[in-house]
Amino acid sequence: MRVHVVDHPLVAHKLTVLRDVNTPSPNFRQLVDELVTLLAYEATRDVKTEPHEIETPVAPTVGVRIAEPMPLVVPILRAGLGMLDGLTRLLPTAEVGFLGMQRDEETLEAVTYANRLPDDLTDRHCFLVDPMLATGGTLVAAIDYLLERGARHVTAVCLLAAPEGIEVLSTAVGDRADVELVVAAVDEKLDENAYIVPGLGDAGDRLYGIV
Ligand SMILES: O=P(O)(O)OC[C@H]1O[C@H](OP(=O)(O)OP(=O)(O)O)[C@H](O)[C@@H]1O
Ligand SMILES: O=c1cc[nH]c(=O)[nH]1
Ligand SMILES: [Mg+2]
Repeated sequence: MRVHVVDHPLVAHKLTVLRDVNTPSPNFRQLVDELVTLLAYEATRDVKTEPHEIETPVAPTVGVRIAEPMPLVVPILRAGLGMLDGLTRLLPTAEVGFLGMQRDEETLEAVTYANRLPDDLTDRHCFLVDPMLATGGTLVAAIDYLLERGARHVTAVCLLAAPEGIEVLSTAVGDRADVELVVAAVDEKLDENAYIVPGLGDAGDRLYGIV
């Protein structure tokens, strides 16, 4: 698995404001959206393109366009929903699938409560979006759903990752597929409740409130 930590002053600045416990929900949502747009630029570097003939007002020329089949973007609800618009803004022709997954607070296992994915993902470049990669359980299960349907090229876009989760994900993926993790920062560790340290707290709660 390839890991790409996006090293950019705007990303670092926005991430610091995002982490701040005093940043209220509306600003948090706005910052997540801005950060995803910055990460999306890096995450879409290896999107497949094909030659495309056009005529400018001056002359015919051959440019490029994103090749079929269109990429699929999959936010992992709830928190991943806050990252969807930022990615589709750069990839407006992408299709969107949905996974609803929640980490059981006791067992830390990912429980799936919604799954709307196309049946056949052969040759589709899939983008999974979820702000937090903690133990890795959620992302491993999400990638398994994609690989079961034939996907072999997956880019996971996260804001923060714990080293423990990256290790788990990398081992789980092995050489089954070409998987890249694009992340704004890799933090220190997980705490005793499997929260990322220093992290930003519960991303879903900070985006949408405590439910
Ligand atoms: O790597 P893991 O240990 O599996 O944890 C990461 C998951 O936890 C959070 O979701 P959560 O379960 O809190 O659901 P929510 O988005 O509804 O808040 C986060 O958005 C990831 O999906
Ligand atoms: O730190 C963490 C870990 C899992 N989920 C979150 O939202 N935050
Ligand atoms: Mg949550």
